[in-house]
Amino acid sequence: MSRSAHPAGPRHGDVLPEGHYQAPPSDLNALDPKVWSRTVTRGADGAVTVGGRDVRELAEEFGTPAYVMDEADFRSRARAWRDAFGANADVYYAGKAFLSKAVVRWLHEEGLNVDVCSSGELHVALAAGMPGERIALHGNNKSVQELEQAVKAGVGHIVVDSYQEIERLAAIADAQGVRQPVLIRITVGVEAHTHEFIATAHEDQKFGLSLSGGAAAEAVRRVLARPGLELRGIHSHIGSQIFDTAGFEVAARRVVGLLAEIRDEHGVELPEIDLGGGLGIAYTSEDDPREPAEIAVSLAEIVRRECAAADLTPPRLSVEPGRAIVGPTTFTLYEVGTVKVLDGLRTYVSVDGGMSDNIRTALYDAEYSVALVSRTSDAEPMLVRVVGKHCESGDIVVRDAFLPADLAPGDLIAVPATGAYCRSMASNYNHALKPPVLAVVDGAARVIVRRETEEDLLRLDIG
Ligand SMILES: Cc1ncc(COP(=O)(O)O)c(C=O)c1O
Ligand SMILES: N[C@@H](CCCC[NH3+])C(=O)O
Repeated sequence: MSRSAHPAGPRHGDVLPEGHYQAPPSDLNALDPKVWSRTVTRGADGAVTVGGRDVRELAEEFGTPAYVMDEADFRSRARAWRDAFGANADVYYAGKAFLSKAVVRWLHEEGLNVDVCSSGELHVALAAGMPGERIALHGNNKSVQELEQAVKAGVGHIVVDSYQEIERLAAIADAQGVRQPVLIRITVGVEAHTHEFIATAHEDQKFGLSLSGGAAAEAVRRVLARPGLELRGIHSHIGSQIFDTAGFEVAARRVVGLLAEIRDEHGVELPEIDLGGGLGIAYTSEDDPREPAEIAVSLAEIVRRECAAADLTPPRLSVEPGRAIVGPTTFTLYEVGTVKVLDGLRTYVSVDGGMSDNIRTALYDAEYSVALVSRTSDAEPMLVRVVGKHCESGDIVVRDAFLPADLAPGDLIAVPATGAYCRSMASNYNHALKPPVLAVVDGAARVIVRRETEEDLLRLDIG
């Protein structure tokens, strides 16, 4: 993930610590709207409010750490995606980014569908009332049981990912006496410009069937040969946290190319293509994400052009944004516990959470921003590393950031853009209790996922 080297600015100690960081912001109290959700602002006394609620009250009432989600922001981003793609497309929110019953209800109300990749996610989507036909199931190794549940729930489509799965799913559809709509996930051979662990369209990886190697065309033959499967279209997902639209464009072109080959070989025009998710968001002021409307226009145009060139009727388009909808809606609220100054080395700010509520920094070297939110400060900026409370020196939340030099235990700080892949990838390392998710809107806050308790831990430990 991008890093800018900019060795400048005040710090504790005489020697500049190793690392890469941005210059200190001109105003440490400012909240960059690129990285904070839309209703976040500072109140008259300097404390941050979200959805009309003061973070100090939220901390008092619900405790810290907590994921604080701006419901109006979530709904407006969901609507922006739906409106950008319009009536000729479907937007499937990628549930892996963050899924809860409240979120599924909001998506339902805003006219979006849901993509799930496990029976757990399927269960939550159904429990929240999402109709089966508005759910898509993904995964490179879905179990027989997961496939059976999905077919039984009448999911709109299942994205098949291997020859073996085609056989398994066909047998299940036959046994249940249904014809299951499927898409085939292909790898289009795009090297997406993102972290290696979250790029998914190059050849050497576990997802999909290779377009260039012929596995995709063979999967098409096998699906068409199974009467229990209805081949609806082709799926491609090139990776995640991508800013450059070129990869999506190449993918669109290659997917349409395959549709033309299928028409030529089998005489069928498939009615759908799904170009996956992956649009990047701003984690720091340096990031410059694309708007959904921009993506929608360019994808629709490429599909239209390529289809015209191949004499195909343009298929219905689907996309699967996760991070771009939920990521910016949420910040994690922490209380500062310890400020440790290692003279000449670095200043560590320890908070009451850490890698158990945000593994992305440790896993992907992800960058985040941070701000003092319980008050403003006129103190000098100090370069810090925000760390958690876990028994692990890699337990880093924000690698390099500036906070005011008068930061003290008891202050509240918040890390924005933690709505995606933080709660959903949270762990119980050191028997940490996973934080709650609070939804705040119009001056009201409510818990949509409660904090874990020690009883929750003991309930699983049967002695
Ligand atoms: C198949 C598929 N669709 C959609 C997504 C959502 O990606 P993102 O949250 O980056 O939009 C993912 C995750 O990368 C995925 O694997
Ligand atoms: N979990 C990853 C993205 C992977 C998305 C699913 N294929 C992240 O936090 O960025």
